Amino acid sequence: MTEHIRTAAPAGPTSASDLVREIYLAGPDGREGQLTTDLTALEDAVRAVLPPAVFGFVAGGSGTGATGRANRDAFDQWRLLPRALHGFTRRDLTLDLLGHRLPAPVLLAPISAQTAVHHEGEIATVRGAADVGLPFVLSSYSSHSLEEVAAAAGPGPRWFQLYWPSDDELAASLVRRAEASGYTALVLTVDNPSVGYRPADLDHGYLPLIRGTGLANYTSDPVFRAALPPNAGPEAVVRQWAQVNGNPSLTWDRLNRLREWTGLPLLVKGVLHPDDALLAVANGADGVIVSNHGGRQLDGAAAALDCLPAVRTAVGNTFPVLMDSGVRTGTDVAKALALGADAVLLGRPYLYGLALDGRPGVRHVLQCLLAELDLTLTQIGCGSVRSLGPELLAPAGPLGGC
Ligand SMILES: Cc1cc2nc3c(=O)[nH]c(=O)nc-3n(C[C@H](O)[C@H](O)[C@H](O)COP(=O)(O)O)c2cc1C
Ligand SMILES: O=C(O)C(=O)c1ccccc1
Repeated sequence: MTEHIRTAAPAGPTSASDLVREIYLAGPDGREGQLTTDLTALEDAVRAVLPPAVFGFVAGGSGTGATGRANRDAFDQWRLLPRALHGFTRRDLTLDLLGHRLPAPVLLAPISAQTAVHHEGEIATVRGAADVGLPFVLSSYSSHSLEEVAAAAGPGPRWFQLYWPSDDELAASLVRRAEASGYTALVLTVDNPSVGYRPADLDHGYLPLIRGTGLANYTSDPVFRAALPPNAGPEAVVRQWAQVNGNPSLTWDRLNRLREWTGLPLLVKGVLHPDDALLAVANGADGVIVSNHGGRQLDGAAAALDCLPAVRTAVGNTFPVLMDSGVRTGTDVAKALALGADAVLLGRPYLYGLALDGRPGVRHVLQCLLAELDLTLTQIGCGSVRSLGPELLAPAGPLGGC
């Protein structure tokens, strides 16, 4: 299934200053045909190349789109307060997270059905992530099986995201396969008891999974296959998946079942309320991901960035807290870290890089993000991502003591 995939040698700069220098040295001709370095402009570029239904699925949100807009507004409402003449000549972007050292506090968020936007799908994504050394979180709903993605990743770090199916035997099988394939953490998504009300998808009558895209972990699973009728065709597969998909009866106390199935660290994704963060801690989670699913689930839900400080306060300083939803730039990463996140997950921007240019597109997006994060630390006067704090932020508007 993966033999058509190009294995382009990882190319390009290794640091922010390299990236910027290479671009200026290459001059305008060297930029011809290259993706923009403005990561907020990628969505428009993607709109021009994807079929409207696919674009609606990836870029769209739930309901009126209020939560998607709130995610961006929340970042814009904070201003950075730089300090001058700080003397830092080097910046340290590294982070130790759950026993692994990351080159920067950024992961690639789980995104389903990636062959809908590029024929290489998650294979290209995991390779683009590995080029930069950042962990890819593979969705349960991937277009290539978790074993194929692991093989393509090589030593690149990878986590597995679980949508807990209604059949525990299937859930256990997925989790055990992930552990056996070298995924080093498990992310349980809890903000999707059912798929959100998404007008774009409803108007197009389009969901990739219903078309059979994104079910590779199921069609390759022995438990799932055993439950299929003999000689089941694609329609029977989708029907069977629809039966086990979604699990609104899940409760916090069930997290201990996961502990019976795997020794992997467990993060709970999709927490907004500080009391849910506390329940995650109380039920043995190793981390939480503050997220509203990029505004795709509950329309009108609070912006993830707005929820972050209260979650951090609730769980204390040392418990791993990650966030996603609305991160678009290096300065966004700095703001999230200053407000209490240990790391962020990037969602749509890398998917847009994938849609536009496969593995090099993913790599480009990640390099641009890290370049701007690195430059942000220099400009703000901070020697390490670990020392970003609220003293470097101010709400928009006039400041009393500035
Ligand atoms: C097309 C698409 C598919 C997604 N699929 C999943 C998924 O399978 N599992 C999951 O936990 N989150 C999924 N998400 C949510 C992302 O993991 C992440 O929370 C969100 O994209 C972050 O917001 P951002 O896109 O604004 O960066 C998906 C998001 C998009 C855009
Ligand atoms: O699109 C998503 O965000 C996602 O996670 C999902 C969940 C269920 C069905 C299809 C997609």
